[in-house]
Amino acid sequence: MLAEIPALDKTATTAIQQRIDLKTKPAGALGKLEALALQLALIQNKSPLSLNKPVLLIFAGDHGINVHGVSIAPSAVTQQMVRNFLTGGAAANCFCRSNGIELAVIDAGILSALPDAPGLIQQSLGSGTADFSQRPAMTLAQVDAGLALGRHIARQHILAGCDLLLLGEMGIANTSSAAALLAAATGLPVETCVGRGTGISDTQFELKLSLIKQALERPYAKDPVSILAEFGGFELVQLCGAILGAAALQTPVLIDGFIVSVAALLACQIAPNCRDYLIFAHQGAEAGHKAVLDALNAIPLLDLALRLGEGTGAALAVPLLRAAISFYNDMASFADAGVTQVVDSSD
Ligand SMILES: Cc1cc2ncn([C@H]3O[C@H](COP(=O)(O)O)[C@@H](O)[C@H]3O)c2cc1C
Ligand SMILES: O=C(O)c1cccnc1
Repeated sequence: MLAEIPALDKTATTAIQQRIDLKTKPAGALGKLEALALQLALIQNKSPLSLNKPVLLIFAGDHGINVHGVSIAPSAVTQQMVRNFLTGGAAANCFCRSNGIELAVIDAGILSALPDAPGLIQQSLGSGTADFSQRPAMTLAQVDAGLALGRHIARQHILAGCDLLLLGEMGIANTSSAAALLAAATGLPVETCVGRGTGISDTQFELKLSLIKQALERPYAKDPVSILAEFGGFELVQLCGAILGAAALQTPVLIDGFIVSVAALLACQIAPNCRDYLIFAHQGAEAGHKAVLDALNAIPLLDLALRLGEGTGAALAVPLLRAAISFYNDMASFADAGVTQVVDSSD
């Protein structure tokens, strides 16, 4: 899988930057949209740039650690929300509709399978993970299978025309898993990585913190695949696989909140070349989100104090990608418009 991810060819950087700088505006005046246009132009390597078929994949999985009550919700809510996605009633559905994004939902390993749910993509790795505070969440074979399944579904959508992959997740207690993964993958203090997720009480928060600390104290191998097996989730490994699969096909990936950002961190540890294909939609309110973005050297587009996941932040950022493409393709240059070129005189 690693050998397949090409490094992004950056030889056109100067030419692309010049095209941006010659547009009728002071240099740099479109801020983060300029960096976004540059990244998309490098990835697409064509003119005009296009965004025809953004697709949000929501991976769902359950977490054994929720036997301790580390979320405001019981694990049954994961599958209830899966049905909600399929019938169009969740926040992610609303933002996909308002922004012209296709949505597909994947059972990556929820507690009980939903064979009767039309449209649900069945790629379950099991009935939820084991309780990672006591033992590894899954086997290395499940990690390998999950990476391959995530890669497969991303490839399938990209080969069918998806030109921007948005990633989201649903999994009650998955902020516990993501926090443990972040601490294990970076060595950051657990306190920096653990947050309140769905909005748990002080008592639940203390329990969540102590369970995660306890888990991180047992010996484990520090490579990203072993870390995923120890503390991961079935949706998290498939998210990693999807990122690797999209990067292998040189397709940009729009990363959502804390959980998807942690999957991105692990994917980049597995295959550093995939970093260049990632766009970070937002920085949310979950405590560890800033830490994971910093570890990835990522500058997020939005800051809306979101703490929902599902891909909501990614869906909300799509209009900004369209705007970046639009100015890059269509904005007049100084020469086109007969405007005197302004030169930055700040230094
Ligand atoms: C009704 C409901 C809808 C959601 N949609 C996303 N999440 C979010 O909350 C969960 C993570 O937070 P924690 O670790 O505290 O459980 C994930 O399912 C995430 O997608 C939801 C949570 C709930 C309760
Ligand atoms: O940022 C996220 O992805 C997030 C935060 C809280 C709860 N669920 C998801």
